[in-house]
Amino acid sequence: MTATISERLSSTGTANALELRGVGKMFGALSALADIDMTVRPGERRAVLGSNGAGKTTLFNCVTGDFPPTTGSIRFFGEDITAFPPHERIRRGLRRTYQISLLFSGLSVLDNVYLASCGVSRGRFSFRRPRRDDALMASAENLVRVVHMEDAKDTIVANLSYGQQRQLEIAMALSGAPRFILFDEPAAGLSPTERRDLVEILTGLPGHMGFIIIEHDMDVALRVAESVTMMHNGRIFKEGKPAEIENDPEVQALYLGGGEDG
Ligand SMILES: Nc1ncnc2c1ncn2[C@@H]1O[C@H](COP(=O)(O)OP(=O)(O)OP(=O)(O)O)[C@@H](O)[C@H]1O
Repeated sequence: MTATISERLSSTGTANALELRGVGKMFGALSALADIDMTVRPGERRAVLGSNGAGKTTLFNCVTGDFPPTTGSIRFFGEDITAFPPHERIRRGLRRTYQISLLFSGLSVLDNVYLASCGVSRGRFSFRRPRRDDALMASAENLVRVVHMEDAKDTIVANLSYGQQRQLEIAMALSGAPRFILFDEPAAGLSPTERRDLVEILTGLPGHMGFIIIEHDMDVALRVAESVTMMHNGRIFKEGKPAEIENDPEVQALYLGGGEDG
């Protein structure tokens, strides 16, 4: 049997970051996902590509628990989380970003990140005004730097550009030292300069912090990922390293050579 990309990349016997076995999702009679087997190692950076409606966001929703799968099982660092509600998955170090912004538009950049840090730090939330020596505030300041927004840290979110808002979402997803992050089309709507910045931010994340990125921009996806899963019609169509996927004739015919159906 041909080894999967993760088996080929795997070097240790430790628990995988993510293990999906036979995952499927039905919406009424529509099979949005079927028979998904996927293994992602700790620290691995994986791109999930595929045309509109391929099932990419549904896959994320199954992993986060926003929409639990209809069939199959999901393990996160060895633990079966299939039936866990989203907050239990967050507590275990899973984060995601959404295609739609979920920011407090009347608050500053720093306050948004601070509140996100409070939200994932159990028992620490308080309505008191944070002191500057607060550990969570220090962590929020650091995350603002990680996403290259130190110059805008006091800017009210409503006054940020769209690209800056997407960068801020990444900072919020990084709060509470996650073990694994799901990025849902972070480059959508960004300018070429902002895309380059995004690639720098993602490639600069700590090595132990694995992620899956859904991305239509192949240039961004293939630059930040070490492995790629192509999806089509709710199923895995192909897995490989970026160069293998880029040069695969079937992939080219379906997605790169003008044969897109979405
Ligand atoms: N909540 C829902 N209710 C009903 N059908 C849904 C729901 N969410 C997704 N679907 C359907 O499931 C299929 C997969 O959708 P999904 O959003 O996962 O695709 P995608 O690959 O993320 O597409 P895109 O690139 O456009 O975001 C589509 O046919 C979609 O219409």
